[in-house]
Amino acid sequence: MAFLSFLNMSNLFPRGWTITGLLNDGVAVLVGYIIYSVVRFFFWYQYIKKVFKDVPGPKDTHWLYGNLHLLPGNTGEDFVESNVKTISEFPRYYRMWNGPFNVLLISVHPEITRKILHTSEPKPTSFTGGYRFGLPWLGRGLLIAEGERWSQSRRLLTPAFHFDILKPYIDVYNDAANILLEKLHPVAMSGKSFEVFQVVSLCTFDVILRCAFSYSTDCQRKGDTHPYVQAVKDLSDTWSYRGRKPYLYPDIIFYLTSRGRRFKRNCDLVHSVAEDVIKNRRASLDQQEHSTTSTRKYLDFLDILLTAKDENGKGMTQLEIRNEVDTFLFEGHDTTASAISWILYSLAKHQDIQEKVLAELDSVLEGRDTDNLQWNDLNKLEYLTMVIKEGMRDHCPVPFIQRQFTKDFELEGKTFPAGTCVSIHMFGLHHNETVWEKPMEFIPERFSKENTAKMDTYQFVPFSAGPRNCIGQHFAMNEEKVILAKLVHRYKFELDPDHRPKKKVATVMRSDNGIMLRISKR
Ligand code: HEM
Repeated sequence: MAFLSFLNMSNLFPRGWTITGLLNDGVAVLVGYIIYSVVRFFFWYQYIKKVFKDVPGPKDTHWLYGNLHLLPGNTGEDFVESNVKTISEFPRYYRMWNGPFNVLLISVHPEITRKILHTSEPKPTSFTGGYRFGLPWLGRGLLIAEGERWSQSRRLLTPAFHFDILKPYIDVYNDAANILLEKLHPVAMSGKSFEVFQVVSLCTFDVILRCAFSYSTDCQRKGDTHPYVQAVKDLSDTWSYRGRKPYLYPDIIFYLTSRGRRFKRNCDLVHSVAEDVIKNRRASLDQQEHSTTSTRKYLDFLDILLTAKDENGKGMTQLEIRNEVDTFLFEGHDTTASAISWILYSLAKHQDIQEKVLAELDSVLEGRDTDNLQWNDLNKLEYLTMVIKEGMRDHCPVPFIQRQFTKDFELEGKTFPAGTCVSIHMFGLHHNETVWEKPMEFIPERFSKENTAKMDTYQFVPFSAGPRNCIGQHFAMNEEKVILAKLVHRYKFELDPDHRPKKKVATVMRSDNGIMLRISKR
């Protein structure tokens, strides 16, 4: 009956039109559209193949995997070695087929990197774009935002990283480092090795929560890890894992896999932490508004987000605020944890360098009854600064970033069409032997004032460069200096002879099997 009454609906159409006729026309339009799309795709693919035909890159291209099958696994020492080998073969830039249709340009030279990072070209978020896989987690926060929205957020948030705001954070860095030192005391007494990345992550998480969000959780004392920190580790690993598995690009497939379902659960968890942080801050802002005895002298990052208004007096939505909080929570703790942990590893490996760091600290702290660092000390720690830079060259905390051209782009006499994606392979650039002498060795002196003055400004870019450089770079450098200084001043770091960390070149540089070190009290 329902079917008949449906057919009777044809009375509703203009005379001469029938349901069957409309269906036929619809099918014809659909078939026409599919044929058009296939033909268009075919010509586009032929064109792209032609454009990239003469671009240097690995010759062995598989019809399905492109060049992905040449990468041994995702991670580990083999992956790093294979990258270094490719760079010695193609020391300026090369192309890489990620699957059958997706091609990437990869820059490993300062001159190419400068051309790309000089622009405000967006980050790729299309179907094959690397940043799409981070969107369910970070949304269009500052890291992935583009166009006017990005410039507006950047303008809004830049004051939160002003020198005057950063200065009092030194007390937070000292305090968080003191808790870490206290936690490590029984480890030092036991003589056993411990996993560094985990405890350092908790310390940097504590720091970012307190500095950017005025949120104290005492998370370091509450345990060896925090569900948030664990979730972030898994989210960022899955982000880069998915980028290397083209069959996981369609959401419908990815979320059917156990890894996809875990990604979703972790997103829910980190979002709930961010919402909790926002709720708490809103409540305390309200309280301060009604209080006449507020002692706060500055607006922190979250205050800026909560009180921001555009020219029409409109504030940010709850989702926009949460995206920024998620972005800063991630960028603000995982990257610094990676830098500090790998630097500790390098110091344990090079005892002579560790001794030099200690000698500098002893001279700066001489005559004091505390090893807390003061703001003015940071500039005096010249050797430690060189060690930090060399550490971020050698174990680049953010190994890759990407951009997508919105217009045709000329590179080394060749024109690449709008839509082309390009990756700045920072790890590769930092180990390019046509740029660095002995790139596989740990030599802090290469960052002496005299040597730095001779460097190309795009040769060393751990914080990226150009308009989309890292907004938190001074915050990060100060935090690294204080935490490393206090750790090295209190404890001697040594390698665990039974453990060799396997580098994992993911969204953030990690170790597949952790970084195990031994410490003893000085
Ligand atoms: C050692 C520590 C750090 C390293 C190596 C690092 C590195 C980077 C890099 C390479 C980028 C460019 C990303 C891209 O182009 O996709 C970036 C962007 C960014 N970083 Fe950092 N970062 C560090 C610490 C921090 C900290 C502590 C914060 C916040 C407190 C932060 C917040 C951000 C944000 C929000 C962006 C996006 C900026 C924009 O696009 O305007 N980072 N960082």
